[in-house]
Formats: sequence, structure tokens, C-alpha cells
Amino acid sequence: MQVEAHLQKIIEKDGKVHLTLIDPASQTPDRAAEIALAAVEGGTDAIMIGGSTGASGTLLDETVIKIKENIHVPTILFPGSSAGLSKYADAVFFMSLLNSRDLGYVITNQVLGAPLVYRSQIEPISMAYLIVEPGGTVGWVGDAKLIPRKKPEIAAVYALAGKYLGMHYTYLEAGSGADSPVNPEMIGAVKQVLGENKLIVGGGIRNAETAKICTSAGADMIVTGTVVEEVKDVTAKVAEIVSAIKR
Ligand SMILES: CC(C)=CCC/C(C)=C/CC/C(C)=C/CC/C(C)=C/COP(=O)(O)OP(=O)(O)O
Ligand SMILES: O=P(O)(O)OC[C@@H](O)CO
Ligand SMILES: [Mg+2]
Repeated sequence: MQVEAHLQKIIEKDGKVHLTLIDPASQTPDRAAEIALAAVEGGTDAIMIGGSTGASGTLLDETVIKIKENIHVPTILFPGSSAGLSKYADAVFFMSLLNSRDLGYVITNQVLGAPLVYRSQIEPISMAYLIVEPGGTVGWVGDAKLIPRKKPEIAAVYALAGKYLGMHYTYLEAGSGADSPVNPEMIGAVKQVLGENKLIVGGGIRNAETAKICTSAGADMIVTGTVVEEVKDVTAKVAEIVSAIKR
């Protein structure tokens, strides 16, 4: 499956893409597979698999395998380090945390992980990863020089640099569980410089209303993680968000 081309087709057809993030460290592989199935029944387009801490090794492999047994939408790794790779996934967001102070997150983990991607069938999708205030756990782990919420122009110049470096996707991240997502002014400023390049927004999106604000401002794809881990009826929650963003 060519995942990037597949997501492009969904954008052409539905306007927007919904991604569900599952953290292998948050539940058993069997439960992860149940959540993934429920999310697909709610209309999610792909399952992202990763976490800042503890998403590696056998637990990661088993989680990917179980999820793939249950569903047919793409599985995309969202690695916190080179240890967040699994040969069983369809694709990986091959990302550089452009606003990190730590070279490890800018390039070293990518160098260490590249041979595994080369040897496997995993499709790399190049991505500029940008962390905005408050940034949460991932901002701390990634030693990010957090982009101030009220400075959309800083996010835009990072995004432009990422685009000129050849990255296809840009991810604006407020941090998992953020009180509110990246604001629409910043999303709009970034999408304006990106043009046809794809913009993902995640962190703090919990309902149809905030999801719609993000996509109306210019996000091509939105990610929900925490809310899917917390609600009882995953299918209903995902369906609520999906119906708000798709045409
Ligand atoms: C491409 C390769 C091989 C590695 C990339 C390495 C980079 C750039 C990592 C960026 C920094 C980082 C720690 C990212 C983690 C991304 C992630 C999976 C975050 C979200 O996980 P959640 O489960 O939502 O949140 P918690 O971390 O709070 O659990
Ligand atoms: O957990 P939430 O707040 O949905 O955030 C998802 C993702 O952007 C985290 O990397
Ligand atoms: Mg987590």
C-alpha cells in the first residue's frame, strides 16, 4: 500500500483526513486493536502508532501486529526515537523535530533508524515536526524551543524551511492532552506558506467543534489521541469528529 498517495486521494475525495493516535504504552496490544477497530468504524483514515516514552520493542511490534489483524486502513509509525520503528507497520512519519535544541531529535535518531527503514517495506513519509506551547511531555522529552502560541510567524518560517528542505508534511503539535489546540491564526499562517504541502495538526483536539476550527483554518489532517484513549464509545467520538471535518 502506498500510504502517502492513499492519504492524498482521501484529501481529494473528502477534503480532510482524520488520524487516530494509539500509544502502545497505554494499553495491551489486544485493547489497542479493539480501539483501532472502533476508530475505523467511526471513520478514521489511518492509525498512528507511537508515544514519547515506552513505545518500543516487543510491545510495539505486538501492538502493530494486532492492530493490522483487525483493520485494513494504513498503520503509520509516529516514533519518539529510532526505537519507535517496527518492520510490521505500513509507513513511518520520518520526522525531524526542527525546533529541538537536541541534535538527537533533529538528525541522530533518523540516522540510526534509516537502515531499518531501508531493509524493510516501511514507507517513509518526510515530515517537519514543530512543537508549539504548551508542548506537553513531547516538548520536554524532545527538548523543544517551544514556539510561542501568539507568534504564528515563527511557526510559518519553520514550516517554510522544512518545505525548502524537501519535507512533504508539516506537523503542528501542541502536545498530547493540551488544554487547547494550536490556534487558527497559526494554522492559517503555516498553511499559507505550505501551499499544496500537507499540514497535520494535533494536541488537545477533543470534539467536533475544535476539530472543525483547525481544518477550517487550513489543517489538511487532524490527529486525536488522548480523547480516544479516554472515552467509552470510541466509534461515536471518532464519528462525531470525522463528520465535522469531512465534506
Ligand atoms: C524518524 C525517526 C526514526 C525518529 C524521529 C525522532 C523524533 C524526531 C522524535 C520527536 C520527539 C518525540 C519524543 C516524539 C514523540 C512523538 C509522539 C509519539 C508523541 C505523542 O505521544 P502521546 O502518547 O500522544 O503522548 P505522551 O508522550 O504524552 O504519551
Ligand atoms: O493526545 P492528543 O491531545 O489528542 O494529541 C495527539 C497528538 O498530537 C500528540 O502527539
Ligand atoms: Mg501517550
